Amino acid sequence: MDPSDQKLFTVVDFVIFGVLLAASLGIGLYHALSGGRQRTTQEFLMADRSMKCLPVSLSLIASFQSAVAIIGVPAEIYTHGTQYWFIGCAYILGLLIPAHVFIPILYRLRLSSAYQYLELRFSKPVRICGTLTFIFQMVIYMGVCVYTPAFALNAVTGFELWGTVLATGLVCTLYTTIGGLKAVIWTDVFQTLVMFAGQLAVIVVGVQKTGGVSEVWRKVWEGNRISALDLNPDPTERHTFWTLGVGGVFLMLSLYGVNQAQVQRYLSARTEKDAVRSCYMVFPSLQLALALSCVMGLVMFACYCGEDHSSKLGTASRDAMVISFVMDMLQGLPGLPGLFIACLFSAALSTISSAFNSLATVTMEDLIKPHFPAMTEARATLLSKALAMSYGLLCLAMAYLTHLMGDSVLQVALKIFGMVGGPILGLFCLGIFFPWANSTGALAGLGAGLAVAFWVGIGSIVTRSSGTKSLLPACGVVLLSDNTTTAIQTALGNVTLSRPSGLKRFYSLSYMWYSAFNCSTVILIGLIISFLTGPMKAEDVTPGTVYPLLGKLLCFLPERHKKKLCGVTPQVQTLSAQQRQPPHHKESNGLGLSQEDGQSQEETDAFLPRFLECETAV
Ligand SMILES: O=C(O)CCCC[C@@H]1SC[C@@H]2NC(=O)N[C@@H]21
Ligand code: NA
Repeated sequence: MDPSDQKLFTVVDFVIFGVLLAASLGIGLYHALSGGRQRTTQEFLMADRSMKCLPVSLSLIASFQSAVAIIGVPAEIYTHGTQYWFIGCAYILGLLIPAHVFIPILYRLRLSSAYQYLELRFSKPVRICGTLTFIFQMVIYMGVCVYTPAFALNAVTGFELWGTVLATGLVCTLYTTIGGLKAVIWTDVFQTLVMFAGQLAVIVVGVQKTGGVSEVWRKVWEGNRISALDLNPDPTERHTFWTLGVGGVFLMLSLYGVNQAQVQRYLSARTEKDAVRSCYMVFPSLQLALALSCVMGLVMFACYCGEDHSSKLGTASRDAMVISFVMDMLQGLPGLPGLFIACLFSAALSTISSAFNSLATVTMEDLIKPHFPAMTEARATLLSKALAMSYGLLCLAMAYLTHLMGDSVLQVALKIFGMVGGPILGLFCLGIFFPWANSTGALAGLGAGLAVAFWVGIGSIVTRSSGTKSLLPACGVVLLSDNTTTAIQTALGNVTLSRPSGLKRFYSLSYMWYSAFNCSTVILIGLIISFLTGPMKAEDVTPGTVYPLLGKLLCFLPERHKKKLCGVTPQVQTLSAQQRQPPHHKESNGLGLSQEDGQSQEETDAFLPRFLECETAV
C-alpha cells in the first residue's frame, strides 16, 4: 500500500496498547509473587484447584476466541452472509454434553491431564498417542493465533509484522511462564472484557458513521446478507443449518469437552458444581461473542457494500479488510484504534497463553512424569516453566507456517479443529460410551481417524474444493472494478462449478463436517477392531471411566429388562484413590492421581439432575 493512505496511530493509541500488555504482565507478576509463588505443579498447572466459576467461565471463552474469530467472523459475514451465525445453535448441546457427561467423568477422576483418562480406560500407548495428537493440534493452532493479528495489522497499518509477532509471543511466554494457570485465567478474564469492549466500540461507531441502525439494516437487507435458514442436506454445502448446527456440535465437543486447555480449567475449579456451572455460564458469553463479531461483519458490509479490496490488500484480503474497516471507522477518534488493537491482541494473548499452559501440562503429566516418578516438585515446576518457554518459541516458528497457508484464517482454524480435534473426540467417545472398546481398537480407531482426516483435509486443499462457493459478494450494487471482476471470473473459471462426483465429492465435504466425520470414523473402526480382537468385559473396565449411556437411554424400562440389556453398567461415581487404580495396573502407575478422595458421593449425586439418575445399580 502506498504510504499516503496508511492508517496511523496517535500517541494515545500506543499508550492504550501498551497499557494492555503491561496489565497482562502485571497480573502474571502478581500471581508469580503471591499465593504459593508457583512453587508446585499443583499451583503452576492446576491453580491449586481453587478457582471459582466466574473466572473459569470467562477463561473458557477466551481460550478459543482469538483474533481469528475477531477478524475471521466479520470477514465471513461480509462475504457469505449470516449463515455462520447458526453455529450458535451448536452451543446448546455443545455445552450441555460437556457439562453432564465429560466434566463428571473427568472431574471425579481428579486428573491433571485429560489424557490420563485414556490410560485409565485403555492403556499407556493410547494415552501417549492422544497427548501427541493434542500437542500437534495446539502447536499449529497457536501459530495461526500468533500470526493473524500481526498479519492483519501489517497489511493495513504497516505495523512491523515479525516485530509484532515477537512482542506478542514474548509477553505471552513471560507471564505464562512466571504466573502459571492462575495468571493465565485472570489475564483471560481481563482480556475477554477488553475483547468485548473493542468490538462494541467498532460497532457503535460504525453504525453511527453508516447512518444509523435503520440505514445499516436497509443496506444489509438489500445486499441479501441476512441468510435464511438453509436446510439443504447436501454435505458438500459449505455452511448450512446442518453443517453449522449439527456439525458444529462435534466441533464444540472436541473443544469444550475433551480439549486439555478447557478440561484443565474445569479441573482447576474448586468443586464439580463450580466446573459444571462455569460450563453453563459459557453459553451466554459465547453467544454474545458470536453476536458481536457477526454484527461487526454486517456493519462492515453496510459501510463497504461488497466492494472488494483485493487489489489493495493482496492475499486473504477479506481478513485484512476487517482491520481496514476498523481503522476507517475509528480514525480521528484518539484511543479507539488503540482499544481495538488491544482487543485484537487480548484475543490472541488469551488463546496463546492457554495453549502454552495446556501444552506444558500435558508434556509434564503425560510424557515426563511417568518416566521420572521420583522427580522433586521444585525440579518438576522448573521443567514446566522451561516447557512453557520452549512452546512459546516453537509457536513463533509455526506462525511462519501459517504465512504459507493463504486460506481465510477462520477456515484454517476450523479445519485444524476438525482434522485433529475430531479424532481425539472420537477416542474419548469410544472410551466413555462403549464399554466393549479395548486399547487395540482405540489405537486402530485413532490411526484410521487421523488418516481419513488428513486425506479429506489435504485433498480439499489440493483440489481447492472444501465447499468453496463463488467469492463474488452478491451485493445489490457490486462496486468491483472491471479488471477485478475479470480476474475473479478467470480464477473461478477453472473451478468446475458442476456437481463434483466420486472422490472429488469426497474432497468437497464441508469442513464443518470434519469433526463429526472423523469422530465417527474413530468410533466405527475402534469398535470393529475391538470386537475382532476380543471386546472388553464390563468388569475389566476401570470404574468411573464409562458413562452408562444405555442405562440412561433405557431408563424408562423396568429394572429387570434394563439389567438384561445393559448388563453391569458402572455408575458415573466418585472413587476413592485405591479404587481408581485400573484393574490391569497393579503397580503404581505414576498417573499423577492425587491421593485425597473426590467429593462425597451424596454431594456429587445431589448435583446431577434427577432425570440423569436412572442407571442400574452396579
Ligand atoms: O477464534 C478462534 O481462535 C477459533 C475460531 C472459533 C473456534 C470455535 S467456533 C465455535 C466456538 N465459538 C468460539 O468462539 N470459538 C469456538
Ligand atoms: Na483468546
